[in-house]
Amino acid sequence: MDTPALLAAHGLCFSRDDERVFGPLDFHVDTGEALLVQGDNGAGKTTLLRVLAGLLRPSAGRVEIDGRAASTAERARFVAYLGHLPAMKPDLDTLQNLHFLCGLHGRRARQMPGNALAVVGLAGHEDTLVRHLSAGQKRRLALARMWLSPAPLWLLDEPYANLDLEGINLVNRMISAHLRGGGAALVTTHGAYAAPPVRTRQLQLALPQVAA
Ligand SMILES: Nc1ncnc2c1ncn2[C@@H]1O[C@H](COP(=O)(O)OP(=O)(O)OP(=O)(O)O)[C@@H](O)[C@H]1O
Repeated sequence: MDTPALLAAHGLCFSRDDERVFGPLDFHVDTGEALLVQGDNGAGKTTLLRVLAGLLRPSAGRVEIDGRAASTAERARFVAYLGHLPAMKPDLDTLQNLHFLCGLHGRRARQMPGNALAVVGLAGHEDTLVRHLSAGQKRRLALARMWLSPAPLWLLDEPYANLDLEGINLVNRMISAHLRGGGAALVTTHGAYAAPPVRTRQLQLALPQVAA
């Protein structure tokens, strides 16, 4: 029997005030794969990731994890979400933020906040308040949080935003390592960015047609 996909969406739609944002979409992603979600500004990439993270309720369709429907709580344990905003407490330092988030969501075996900061190039910034970090450093801190997460599915919304070339390579190395460790990732891009050098599927979202 075929192994079920790590994550599968069937007929997934999202509408706001009866206006379709995306869908119906059918796609899946397996262990060791990345799904690149591409589309123009406003095509619904962030909305799709928020639906998959359980932050928004789909208008129709279903999401399965390992071949079965999952509750919102199960979904929350299964995914780690990197959004546009850093989701960190600005008046705590970087290390305090990571310890707090590990307490909330758990932690990957053998990974500690201090070494996650080193992985993302923030060694020496352990005592820096988040509000004093640059945009790229905040992004790196958010990536450290992903690195520590025990969740197998990463939902990465524009992970390359605000990063220098070394940061872009860092994202690709992190995604590759996560996939080699048995994880999977959904990555939104506008199509112009570097894509991770891993086994990749593509999902193209289109803007809704406007009646003439
Ligand atoms: N909170 C909201 N309330 C109302 N409309 C929203 C909200 N968030 C997004 N939208 C609308 O939903 C549509 C899809 O937005 P979304 O952010 O998912 O697009 P995107 O593909 O991620 O865009 P971008 O590439 O610019 O980040 C857009 O038309 C946007 O205006």
